[in-house]
Amino acid sequence: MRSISQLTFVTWFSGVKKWVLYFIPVLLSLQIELHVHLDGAIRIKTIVEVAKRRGITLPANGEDKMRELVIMHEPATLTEFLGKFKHYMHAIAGDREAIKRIAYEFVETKAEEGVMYVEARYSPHLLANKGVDPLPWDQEPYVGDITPADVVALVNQGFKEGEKAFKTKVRSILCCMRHMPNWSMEVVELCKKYRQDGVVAIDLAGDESLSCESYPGHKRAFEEAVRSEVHRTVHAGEVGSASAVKEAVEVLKAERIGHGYNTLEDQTLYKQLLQQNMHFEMCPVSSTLTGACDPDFTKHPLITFKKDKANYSLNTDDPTIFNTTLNSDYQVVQKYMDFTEEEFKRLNINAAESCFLSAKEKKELLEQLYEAYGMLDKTGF
Ligand SMILES: O=c1[nH]cnc2c1ncn2[C@H]1C[C@H](O)[C@@H](CO)O1
Repeated sequence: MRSISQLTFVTWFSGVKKWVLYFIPVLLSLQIELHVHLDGAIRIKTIVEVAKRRGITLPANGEDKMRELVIMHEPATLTEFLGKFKHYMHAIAGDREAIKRIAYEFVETKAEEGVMYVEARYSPHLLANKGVDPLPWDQEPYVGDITPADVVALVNQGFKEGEKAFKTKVRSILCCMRHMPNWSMEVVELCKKYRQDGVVAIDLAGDESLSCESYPGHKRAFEEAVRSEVHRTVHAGEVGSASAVKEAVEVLKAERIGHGYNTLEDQTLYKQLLQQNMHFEMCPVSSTLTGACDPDFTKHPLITFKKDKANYSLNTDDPTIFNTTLNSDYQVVQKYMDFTEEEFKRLNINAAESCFLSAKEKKELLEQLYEAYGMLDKTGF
């Protein structure tokens, strides 16, 4: 069992930016992670190596300079954050070897972090170079041969091999993108096609200022997901208002909410979701760097969710861009929000209860967790 972990990152505390070197005991050696973007978790080393092999120019030379460009150092906006992907996605998209490699390495990284089960999400369209309109990342038209379906098959292969090698269980969630409603029907069809091959749910990601009332493509895709019993999670209430959360629950029939911090703006909705035991995928470090939440962690909405014993998980979101590991997020909440070992156990049990595995696999996962946490009495929470 890992007991001490070293972490260096920047905190913004009471408006003061400080480099802090932490040596904090990590309270749990086995965690569940439900909200992490595969394309936000690519190793910079891999980006640089793949670009070199493919003869693709990156906006900065070498690993150090790329790291400097891609990593967010200051709280900004969601839009600025989403712009970071433009620095490197063109190097990975449309390359079979690279797509499989990022999936395989992702599992290795999560295993090193002590994650026992992870649901990784990505947009198949943003990694393809054929059969996507418009082609992402200014890729050359007519030369590609990797469709969104090929992307899913490649990621599945990488995950399967990674799972075998590193023993961390991994499943995928396929993302619709807010600004691309014409992709969404294909996303749900891919969820159906690959449901026996590791794909467990559909998501809606991207810029939340674009409501799905004005983009009916998403609504149609999520209706099909309900009809076909594809699980659903939606990014909502991250930088958008509580009404985005309401829309996610009522219109898109989301079973989990990605982020959801601004749910607290609407106390009636919040209480209703508490009562329904809605799961919130919380990403503490991400929420300050994207400008979703106040950078002072002692004012974070998560504190209210914790006080109310809500159903939530802790997640990294985009560890490459935030320069974090899952332990970073655990350490932040431990240091600034008084999280205890008991709360870490409770939230991980909730994460396992709310994951999108089949009932049988979920039961096995829960049993493993109870055993790992030494919880003989399973009714304690
Ligand atoms: O935190 C986020 N909010 C909204 N969209 C996000 C976030 N992190 C990543 N994304 C987007 C950018 C990725 O390319 C896409 C699919 O993983 O999802």
